[in-house]
Amino acid sequence: MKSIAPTTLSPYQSLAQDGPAAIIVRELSKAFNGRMVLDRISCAVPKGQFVVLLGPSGCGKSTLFRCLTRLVEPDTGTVVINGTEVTALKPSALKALRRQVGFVFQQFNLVKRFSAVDNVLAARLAATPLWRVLLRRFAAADRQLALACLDSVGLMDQAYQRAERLSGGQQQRVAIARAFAQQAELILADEPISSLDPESSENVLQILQRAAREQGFSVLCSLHQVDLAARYADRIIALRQGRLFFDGPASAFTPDLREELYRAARP
Ligand SMILES: Nc1ncnc2c1ncn2[C@@H]1O[C@H](COP(=O)(O)OP(=O)(O)OP(=O)(O)O)[C@@H](O)[C@H]1O
Repeated sequence: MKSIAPTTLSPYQSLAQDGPAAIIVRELSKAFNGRMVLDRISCAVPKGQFVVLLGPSGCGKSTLFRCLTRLVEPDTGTVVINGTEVTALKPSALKALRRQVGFVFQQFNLVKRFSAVDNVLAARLAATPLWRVLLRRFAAADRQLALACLDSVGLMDQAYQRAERLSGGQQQRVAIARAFAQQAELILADEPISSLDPESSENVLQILQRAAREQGFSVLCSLHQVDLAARYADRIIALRQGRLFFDGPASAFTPDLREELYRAARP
């Protein structure tokens, strides 16, 4: 597949050779207080790939993430997730779509007093009758699924440990297991390793990479660590000053492009 040079952006052509897309973003723009933060972004995440979103601080990565599921409303442009035009959805349909996306955040967002397995079971809330939730009596199949998801992130032995007693890396793995338990096809991970030590960071990226390569998830993950992105990503999308700078296979993101991406951001 041909990579897309920063000056000749044409993500759709490249995707046409790449199979179906989990996310297609077309001409998406967002301004805050009259200042353009995302400027006509067009990019895509092919199904079953681990795609990393890179770019200097303030380039618009989090805003793009939020626009994908309209946690922030884009001003113009469209987002299509697994064939559904998100930007055209009414509120109830939008809620349903968000339930089909596994979110992984920098801050883990776990209930600290709950065990790891109960945190993973939270992913099943939408599919569980209220009385079962109130009594914390989840169906046996859900409990088995939650344990299997913890097993897949290497945390079976910590299943009944309270979240607050787990290390940061383990907590993030519980959050990923929760996304797996949602049985969503798409995982959006916004800076999932920013508060982790190097070993835990690699561990989390290995799990996300495996989720895409072996378990059929499509993963979009924003990172600050360009070296890790180059090592783990199938594909890289890079933003600079609110514009699309690169969208192509990780192997085509050359040292020169890395240098250029971050050059403008340095004093
Ligand atoms: N709700 C908001 N209101 C006003 N400005 C905002 C808002 N959210 C983000 N911005 C601005 O938009 C720009 C892009 O922010 P964003 O958080 O998307 O960048 P980022 O690439 O994720 O940065 P970082 O890597 O530091 O997290 C920044 O200048 C930020 O101050």
